[in-house]
Amino acid sequence: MPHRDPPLEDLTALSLFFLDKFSLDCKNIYLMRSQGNSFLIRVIGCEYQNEIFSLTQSVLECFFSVYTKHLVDQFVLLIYVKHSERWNIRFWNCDGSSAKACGNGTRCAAHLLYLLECSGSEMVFDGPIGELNTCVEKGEFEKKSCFVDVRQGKGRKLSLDFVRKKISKKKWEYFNRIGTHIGLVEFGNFHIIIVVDRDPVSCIEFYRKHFFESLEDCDCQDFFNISYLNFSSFRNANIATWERGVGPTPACGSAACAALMVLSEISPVSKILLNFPGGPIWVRYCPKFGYCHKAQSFYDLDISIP
Ligand SMILES: N[C@@H](CCC[C@H](N)C(=O)O)C(=O)O
Repeated sequence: MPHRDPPLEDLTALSLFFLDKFSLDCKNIYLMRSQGNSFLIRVIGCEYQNEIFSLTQSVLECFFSVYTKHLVDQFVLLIYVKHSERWNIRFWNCDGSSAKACGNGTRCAAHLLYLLECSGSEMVFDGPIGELNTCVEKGEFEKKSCFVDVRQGKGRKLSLDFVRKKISKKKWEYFNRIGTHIGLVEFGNFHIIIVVDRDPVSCIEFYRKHFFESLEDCDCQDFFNISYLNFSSFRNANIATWERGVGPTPACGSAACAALMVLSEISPVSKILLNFPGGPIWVRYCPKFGYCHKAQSFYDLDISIP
């Protein structure tokens, strides 16, 4: 499902003025999509930064009450802190586990605030592991579809020993059997990138059948995001990702950054177009912001909180 027609529902406008003066809690949850990835996004306000930490349970209950009707990959909470006048962003996977980063979720969040006229095209979020910069580049259909660039940061490469200690022997052997090159990268969340010479989507199917659903394999809990990457040239590649806390996912922004970082171990490549099952993501390295990825984001629905 790479592209969708822009929806026609009316969007309830929310301004910073509204959030600041009349209510600290917007009464809607927004459904947004990017390259097939879907997100429920809630916007709230807080007086002080430390209040963010006491929100978790009520926020998750609210997300799950909407999730029963609108299945998504992640939940995203946007918190405007009045005292500092800054936007904070927090992510959860749909199994309720928290995520330290979410590239496509950040893209949709920036688009939403732009659409709601709570921000201009450039945006800085305080994320779980530091600042996330975004730039909304182009708006279509009354801004309901935009290209958004997310600056995900520098990330870091980690030793594969860490993977070997965390996963079963069977899984480790499988990765080494099919991988012509393997790398582990951290962008807040951990990504194993396995370069393969076959269709990445079929690798995800194999993984699901033999490692996730198989009772023989004792290492069933999700810890890593796992991407299979097949490239015919260093200009574009096919990729499919198994997302921690979600399963097979149509696309993943942070995996795109991790893939470029691992590919640069093989060749001096600094940008590439990655074709996910849900659509393309352009990823590049820039010295100022580190790994940046650009793709389209769509506003879908405005849901009243039950
Ligand atoms: N799809 C996301 C990654 C979300 C986080 C991941 N599931 C985790 O928990 O590590 C992206 O676009 O980056």
